[in-house]
Amino acid sequence: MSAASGPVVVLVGPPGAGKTTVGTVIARRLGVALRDTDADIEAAEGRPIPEIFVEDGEPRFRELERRAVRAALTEHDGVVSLGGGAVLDPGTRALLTGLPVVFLDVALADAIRRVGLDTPRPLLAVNPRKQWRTLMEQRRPLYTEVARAVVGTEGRDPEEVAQAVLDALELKDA
Ligand SMILES: Nc1ncnc2c1ncn2[C@@H]1O[C@H](COP(=O)(O)OP(=O)(O)O)[C@@H](O)[C@H]1O
Ligand SMILES: O=C(O)C1=C[C@@H](OP(=O)(O)O)[C@@H](O)[C@H](O)C1
Ligand SMILES: [Mg+2]
Repeated sequence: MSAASGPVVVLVGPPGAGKTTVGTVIARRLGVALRDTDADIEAAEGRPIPEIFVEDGEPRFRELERRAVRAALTEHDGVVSLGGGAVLDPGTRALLTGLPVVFLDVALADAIRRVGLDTPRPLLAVNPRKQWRTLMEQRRPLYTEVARAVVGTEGRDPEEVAQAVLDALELKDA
């Protein structure tokens, strides 16, 4: 069997940007599989992310995440959606060098509206607006640093965002 040639699309961005949702759409359109590192961590640990945060703390989650991201980026030829905090790790950022990384951008109001509809994110459990703003202040430069392209998600549904990502990377549907 030949070695993996690397992911065709890697999505980064804050919680609520749509990485998991848009990654699913892009994978379907390209006829490849999606690896979502949060799902990989939950499968490996046999428990949901909020439980990992509560039982073991964020540093342990980041350690599991570092491993999951490294595995996904080195083993997987399809689409990879990262967790919002994955770029905090310098080793992960180094691994992203030269890969087709797209930063899905979103404004505060939309992100909060979207995550309110979704599964719990421990970092946004208390005062989500303030927390989201703080984490975005810290991370925006990191998302920008690792990304080959930035795609805005405001006023676009997931299909439209997926199309914008494909256009930005000059990829065509399968
Ligand atoms: N472009 C979009 N427009 C409207 N809702 C969206 C969009 N992208 C994602 N969502 C919704 O927002 C929520 C969070 O999306 P998700 O893909 O989990 O984001 P992320 O993985 O970046 O945190 C989900 O309920 C999803 O259906
Ligand atoms: O921003 C973060 O630090 C996190 C984002 C989450 O993933 P999404 O960005 O897919 O919501 C998940 O990895 C965990 O709750 C921590
Ligand atoms: Mg996600």
